[in-house]
Amino acid sequence: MLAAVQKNATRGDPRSVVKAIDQFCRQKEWAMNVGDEKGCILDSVVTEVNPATVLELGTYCGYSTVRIASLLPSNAKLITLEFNPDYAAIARQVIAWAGLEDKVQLVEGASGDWIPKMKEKFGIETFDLVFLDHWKDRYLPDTKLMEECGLLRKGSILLADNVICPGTPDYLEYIRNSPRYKSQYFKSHLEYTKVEDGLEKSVFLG
Ligand SMILES: C[C@H](C[C@H]1O[C@@H](n2cnc3c(N)ncnc32)[C@H](O)[C@@H]1O)NC(=O)c1cc(-c2ccc(F)cc2)cc(O)c1O
Ligand SMILES: [Mg+2]
Repeated sequence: MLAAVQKNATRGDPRSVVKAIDQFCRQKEWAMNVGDEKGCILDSVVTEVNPATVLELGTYCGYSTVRIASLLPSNAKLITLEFNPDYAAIARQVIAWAGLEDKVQLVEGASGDWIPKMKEKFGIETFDLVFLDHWKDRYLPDTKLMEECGLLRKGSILLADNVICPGTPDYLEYIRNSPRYKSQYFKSHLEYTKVEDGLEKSVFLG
């Protein structure tokens, strides 16, 4: 995938990096990026929220990191957590090829360990937008952890990938029934396939 980016994408041009990865995943080898179809929904939410602070859980190879960072205002900050060092190493190079290193802080480690340290380590008060795309059984515990750490403010947006496939039933049950959130489901398909999947967008009501 990285070779395809370096061969087919223009340095400093995030859209060409996104296009090169999508082309590779459609023509050569499936990979678990959010993909082009759900990626458009992600883009519209990022544009609507226009966040100053973003947290991404599960960087993988940096595809959604590049999509998000390319839409952020100049002073905005995106912190992305990835605990697999091999994926993190690839993601760093993908983000660099897109020329987005200044907007992105890739942190290697587990979300459960790093969420409690966001304030002290990165001077983050609250996140305007959180993109959940890591282990599907971590969405709920990490959301509760973010609440407990005071990282969500009235109006913070949670956007969760894969709520249908592979599925995050406990997260959906919680977030759709909690009086502290207002949720909306965006029906789509699993990246590069015809299988149903979707994104769940939830506003924290405080
Ligand atoms: C979980 C992965 C994404 C990445 O998340 C990192 N990660 C994990 N837990 C943590 C943590 N606690 N902290 C930090 N990073 C963390 C990991 O190392 C992966 O690189 N994503 C998926 O598994 C995923 C899978 C599918 C999928 C769908 C149908 C199939 F038949 C097969 C696979 C689709 C998707 O769209 C995904 O997103
Ligand atoms: Mg995903």
